[in-house]
Amino acid sequence: MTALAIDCDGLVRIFTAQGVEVQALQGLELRVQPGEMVALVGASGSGKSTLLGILGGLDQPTAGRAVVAGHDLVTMRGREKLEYRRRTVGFVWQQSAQNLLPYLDARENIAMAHTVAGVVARHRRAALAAELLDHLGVADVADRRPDQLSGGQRQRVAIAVALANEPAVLLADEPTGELDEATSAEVLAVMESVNKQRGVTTLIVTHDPAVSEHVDRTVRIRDGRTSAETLRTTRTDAEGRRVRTAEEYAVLDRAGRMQLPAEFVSALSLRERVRLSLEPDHIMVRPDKAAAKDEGPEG
Ligand SMILES: Nc1ncnc2c1ncn2[C@@H]1O[C@H](COP(=O)(O)OP(=O)(O)OP(=O)(O)O)[C@@H](O)[C@H]1O
Repeated sequence: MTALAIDCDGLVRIFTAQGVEVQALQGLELRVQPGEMVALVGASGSGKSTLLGILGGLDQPTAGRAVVAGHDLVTMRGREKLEYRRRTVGFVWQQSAQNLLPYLDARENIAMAHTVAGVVARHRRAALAAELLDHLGVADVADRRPDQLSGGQRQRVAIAVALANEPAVLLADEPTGELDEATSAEVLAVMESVNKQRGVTTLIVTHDPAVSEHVDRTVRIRDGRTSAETLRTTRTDAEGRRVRTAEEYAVLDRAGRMQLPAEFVSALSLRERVRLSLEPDHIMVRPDKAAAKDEGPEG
């Protein structure tokens, strides 16, 4: 069995601000296979950026397990963390100003990433930069500075810079957040192509519904926990058309806990406790009779 690219188990991150504790992650589970491309979605404040910060080695979890490409992020400190950020992960942020140095052109931005990290052998750097710019479709604007590029081109260059050190994992926080619909679709398509051809494991935090066309798995976070997943498969029908099928799953943690979808809970007015029964091939979840009676017309 191959080791997972990302393995989070019972991940907890508590922030304390002015004496108040905020549980941003409350026992999050996430397992991503090497080479997979996964979208991470969830309401504002559900913990997505907190998770990316931990996976990127920018923040430290409070408890639990987080292992990325064999590196344990819970125990990792100082020098090792710096090396991890340089070698193992690449980051693409929503704001292009965070991704690129404004006074360098696209090619020089990649060269700078090479120089700072010192990961790729000198003799390979120029060829790798040219290959990345070509793969990302921005070879023709390699000598332009960020302010001379369109928003879509800037994000393509940002992806090339994030890949400069050939990371095992690419983390992207709302990479299409500032782009129009058509440009977003192009950037997501190029990310899919990079993922497939270069085999880099990719995790994208996004609110962009178009991402579903480009990933086979979407993980939903609710209140600091992974609550549901959508798995998609693609097949070709009898007329040769591409047909995408999506199936929804609830996430079960190692202790057997799961979150019921909010709409299921409200549809049957479930609260406090439910009745479970094991059937030969499924589990039945029913409202608590006593609670239902309390709410009935006779009270
Ligand atoms: N440095 C911090 N100090 C205190 N609380 C924080 C800090 N960072 C995040 N939080 C809190 O943790 C929770 C999760 O925040 P996070 O930014 O991870 O959510 P998110 O899902 O990325 O939201 P959005 O989609 O709006 O970016 C929120 O309640 C947020 O206010």
